[in-house]
Amino acid sequence: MSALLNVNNMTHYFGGLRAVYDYNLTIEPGQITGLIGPNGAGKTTVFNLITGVYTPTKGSITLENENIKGLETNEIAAKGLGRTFQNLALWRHMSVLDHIKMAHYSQLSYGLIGSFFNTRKCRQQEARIEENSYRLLELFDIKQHAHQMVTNLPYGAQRRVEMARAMATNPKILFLDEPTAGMTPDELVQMIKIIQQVHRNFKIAIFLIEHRMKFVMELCQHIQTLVFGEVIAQGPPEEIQNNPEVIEAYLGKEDLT
Ligand SMILES: Nc1ncnc2c1ncn2[C@@H]1O[C@H](COP(=O)(O)OP(=O)(O)OP(=O)(O)O)[C@@H](O)[C@H]1O
Repeated sequence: MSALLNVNNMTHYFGGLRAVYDYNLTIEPGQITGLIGPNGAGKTTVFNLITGVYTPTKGSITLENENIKGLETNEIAAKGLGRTFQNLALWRHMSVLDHIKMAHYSQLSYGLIGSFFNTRKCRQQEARIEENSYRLLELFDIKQHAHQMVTNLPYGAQRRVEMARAMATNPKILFLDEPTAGMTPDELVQMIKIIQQVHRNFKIAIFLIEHRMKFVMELCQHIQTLVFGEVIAQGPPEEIQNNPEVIEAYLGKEDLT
């Protein structure tokens, strides 16, 4: 089985600041990988470099053996990389259902003329989008909010809208930047269940940044620890949890159990 995502020797400088250094990552299809590390370690920068927000100073990035370094974010998304953001990136005045439907439109094939003449193909695709959108709303437990503006939803539900929208683009790999940020303990437990279900249903690979250790340890098969832009440890959860360097990096900040 060849790797889905490969990052080799990726380094990035912001002016004189070395944010990421000699970073390597391999994600197999269907694998859940976690990226942990103290504040300012470079985790979001790693996401931004792979998803095309920034182009790395050095290194290579391939998705299914195809180069994606230097491509625009939308081109990388179209190749099958979906993502959510640390600070929610939702449209304030759009309903939950419309968020999910809009994401589907990036994959439509009937074009403007087809939609103007309301062709049969166009109607069929619209019906499929509607059906698929409701299926996602159900999976992410936001169907009851379908016609509400996203800003009227509790924070945890807004995070689920963002994730459902990312899944509507039918990605091969999903990047989640702190999916439980700002969530209550109950919402956290619900989010673990939803991600497990999404992973089971879609057999999708997931790469996530997370501060809450319970979440990372329970979900991930492989974990990388980043400190000052460098990976100091990686391996399965039980190994990472007992790694003295990881414990030291988190000392006094997190309970690793
Ligand atoms: N656009 C930018 N320009 C300059 N410096 C940046 C930029 N983005 C991030 N940095 C710096 O790069 C370093 C890594 O930041 P990054 O946000 O990737 O860390 P992080 O591990 O995601 O932190 P947190 O857990 O707090 O979100 C920090 O020193 C940050 O100040």
